Amino acid sequence: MDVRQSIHSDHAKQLDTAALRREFLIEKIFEADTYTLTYSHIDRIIIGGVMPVKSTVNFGDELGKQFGVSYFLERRELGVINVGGPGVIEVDGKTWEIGNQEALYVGKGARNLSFRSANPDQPAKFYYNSAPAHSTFPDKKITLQEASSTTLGDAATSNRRTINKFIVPDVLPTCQLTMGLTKLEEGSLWNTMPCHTHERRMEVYFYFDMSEETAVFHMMGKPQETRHLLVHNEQAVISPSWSIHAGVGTQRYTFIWGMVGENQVFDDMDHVKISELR
Ligand SMILES: O=C[C@H](O)[C@@H](O)CC(=O)C(=O)O
Ligand SMILES: [Zn+2]
Repeated sequence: MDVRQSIHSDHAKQLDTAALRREFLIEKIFEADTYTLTYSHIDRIIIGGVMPVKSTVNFGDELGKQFGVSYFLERRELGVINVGGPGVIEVDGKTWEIGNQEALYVGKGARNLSFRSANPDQPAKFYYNSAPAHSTFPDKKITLQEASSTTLGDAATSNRRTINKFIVPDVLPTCQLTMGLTKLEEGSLWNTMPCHTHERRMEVYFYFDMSEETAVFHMMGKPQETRHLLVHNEQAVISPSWSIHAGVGTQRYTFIWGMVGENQVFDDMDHVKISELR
């Protein structure tokens, strides 16, 4: 498992490119027939991907042992969004068919999870976030139609996009995890600009739906001390509460955001004026 410590903004601002990438970027989310897992000490979020191709991938008791409990979701909740071909997630014997751009929430207490693809030529790519949880809420599949969606931004500012909120209080109850998928329109390149921070929660962005020769310049850092990370297809960035999180692509792209913290109010953001960024 890849462990990322919490980091103070005074330390982060001194880092060079390689060190910034080591702290904040997750370069490989999907590996065939296995899961990847990054454990961040920031709000104890877990970030990873499951890509079953020829075989089934399991979250069994051995995974739980790595966290000092009997099984992974003993004291955690899980959110999954499939960005690949159609797949199946089995949760304690119950089968959930999860297609492209569909999500599954799994509540605390689920013991055996397995992931498989419907077709090895078109493997499912299950991106997931997990957060500590202290009560159990029902498992639920969320389709794109069931997500709460808003289209905003303008072609003139290259930021026309649709925010699809899959795992938010309007759609289903969770302990702290929220997740959604933001899709940029053709010709739109900017996400989350004007940008914001949120003192009361952290956030992870997972960028995908990009071709090989494109990149997103992801903006991070305190609003008056910005840095950037060069992000390529299917990579994720960890944002501490003190950091802005916005990006501009060399071409349109899609990304999944996931948030963990004490507050699930989506609009609880500390907005930053573009004129005040440094
Ligand atoms: O706190 C909320 C998150 O940063 C994202 O939902 C923002 C986003 O998807 C966008 O503006 O495109
Ligand atoms: Zn945010």
